[in-house]
Amino acid sequence: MSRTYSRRARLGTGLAMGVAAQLAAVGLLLASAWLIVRAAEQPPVLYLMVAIVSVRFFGISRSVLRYVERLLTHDVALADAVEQRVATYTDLDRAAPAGLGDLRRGDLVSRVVADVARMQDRLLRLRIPWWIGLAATAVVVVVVALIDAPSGLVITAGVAVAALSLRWLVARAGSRRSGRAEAQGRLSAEVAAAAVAARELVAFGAADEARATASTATGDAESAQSGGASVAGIGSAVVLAVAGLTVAVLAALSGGLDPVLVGVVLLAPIALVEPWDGWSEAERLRPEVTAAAARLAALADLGAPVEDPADPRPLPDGNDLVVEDVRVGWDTPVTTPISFKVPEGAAMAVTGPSGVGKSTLGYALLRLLPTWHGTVSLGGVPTTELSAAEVRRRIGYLGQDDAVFDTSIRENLRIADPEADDERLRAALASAGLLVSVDAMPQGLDTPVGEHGGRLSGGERQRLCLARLLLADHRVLVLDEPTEHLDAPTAAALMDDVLALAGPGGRSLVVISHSPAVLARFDDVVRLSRVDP
Ligand SMILES: Nc1ncnc2c1ncn2[C@@H]1O[C@H](COP(=O)(O)OP(=O)(O)OP(=O)(O)O)[C@@H](O)[C@H]1O
Repeated sequence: MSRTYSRRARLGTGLAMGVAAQLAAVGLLLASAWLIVRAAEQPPVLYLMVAIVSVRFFGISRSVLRYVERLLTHDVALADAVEQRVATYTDLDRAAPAGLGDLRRGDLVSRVVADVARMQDRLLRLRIPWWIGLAATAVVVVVVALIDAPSGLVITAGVAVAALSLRWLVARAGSRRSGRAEAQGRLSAEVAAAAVAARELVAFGAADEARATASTATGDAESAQSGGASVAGIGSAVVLAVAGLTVAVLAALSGGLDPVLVGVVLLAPIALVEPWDGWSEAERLRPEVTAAAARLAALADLGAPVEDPADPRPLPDGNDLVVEDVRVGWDTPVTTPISFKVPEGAAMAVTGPSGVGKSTLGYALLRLLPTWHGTVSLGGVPTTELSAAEVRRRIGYLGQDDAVFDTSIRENLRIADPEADDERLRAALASAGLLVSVDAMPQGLDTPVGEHGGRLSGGERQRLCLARLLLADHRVLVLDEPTEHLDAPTAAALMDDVLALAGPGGRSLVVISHSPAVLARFDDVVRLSRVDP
């Protein structure tokens, strides 16, 4: 409540300061005009003192007021951006990994970075210029109307024409040339894809094609950018044309006015060019801000692949995993019904032909994906009655290609438990069979692992991911092809360490594999078979 109030208070004060700054700018111009015209009549200098002081006052106060306005409104906009960014991450967190659908990595980065930044413009460069401009313009119109009512009417007409033509003309021209965000997103996606696959593209001689695609995307982004510049040009032309026309009409009607006031009245539309420029810029940005809002809303609409029950039951004490008649798949069920039991501390293997749905079953056990049929229970409670996040506290997953971050071994491990001290990290590394290698590295736990763990061997990378999994203290581990890409002796050594994790008081293991050497280590092997087409 108090945060909302303070946001409103800061925004309100910022707007008031902005209006005052705009009026100071108008006052500066009009007082200068009055001073110049009156000085031409060579009155005693004392007559001019008020105007001279006013010019100084408006000149200084304008800068101070504008500074305070920027400080307050940017503060509010930055706080909004933080909230927006958190909301965007929450949307992604809810939908990932099963629900991100066709979104590409680069496009996603562009949404999270550029679109969220664009949303700050909605307040700072779209709404605030309109609000401040309207308030300042209204004051100028009233002042001019008090000096001379017909001139007030002419300026009112000028303001209406400027506002309406900017709102429709510039916004329309802008939306025809919009698509900058999409073009930028496509460019980011192409560059990210090319950077990730650079080695393969070069090896298969496809680099030229990738370069051509990136260059087309660059061209699209550039033409979207220059489209934006031409819209800005249209806006400036509209503002100058309307201001000039208003001055011309006022000049034609100013015959009966005191010559000193003529200068003031004629300069009033010129003083309004600054707020109108703000409106023009706002309308140029409107399509981009609207597009960014729509792209972020699309993330919010992704929805969770697995809904939590309205009133989740508490996690049971037991860890027996029971799978009964379960069918899994992404768009349709791909497996025949599967049933198996993994009592606490037991180890079993799951196998089957490629594409049969082994990894998909792993996702379903962790409630990352829903099942199509049957029940998965943990400690006697169906996992559909538990919160998915709680299920994932108890059941952990080691994938075929888990993310290894470009930082030290210590920081890679601490993702699982930011509080873990070196003793716990070393214990996890020992259980995963990596401690001896880490101790042999000159920097030990501080050794940088490189991008995607590129400075580690395949076996070390897999053991690092296993150590991270052990640190999270799950009671059931689903290991998806843990020995993939490893040579036979390394694979056998890793399996020794993996199997040592099970047993009374230990963790339960579900090892997904199609390797005969791995399967030979298990008494209990479940074979998945594909559903008949
Ligand atoms: N993200 C996804 N979106 C849609 N369908 C998917 C997705 N990932 C996998 N599939 C499909 O689900 C089916 C099962 O895939 P899954 O990866 O579970 O097979 P798998 O048995 O683990 O194969 P492998 O042994 O080759 O890893 C396949 O037909 C695959 O095309």
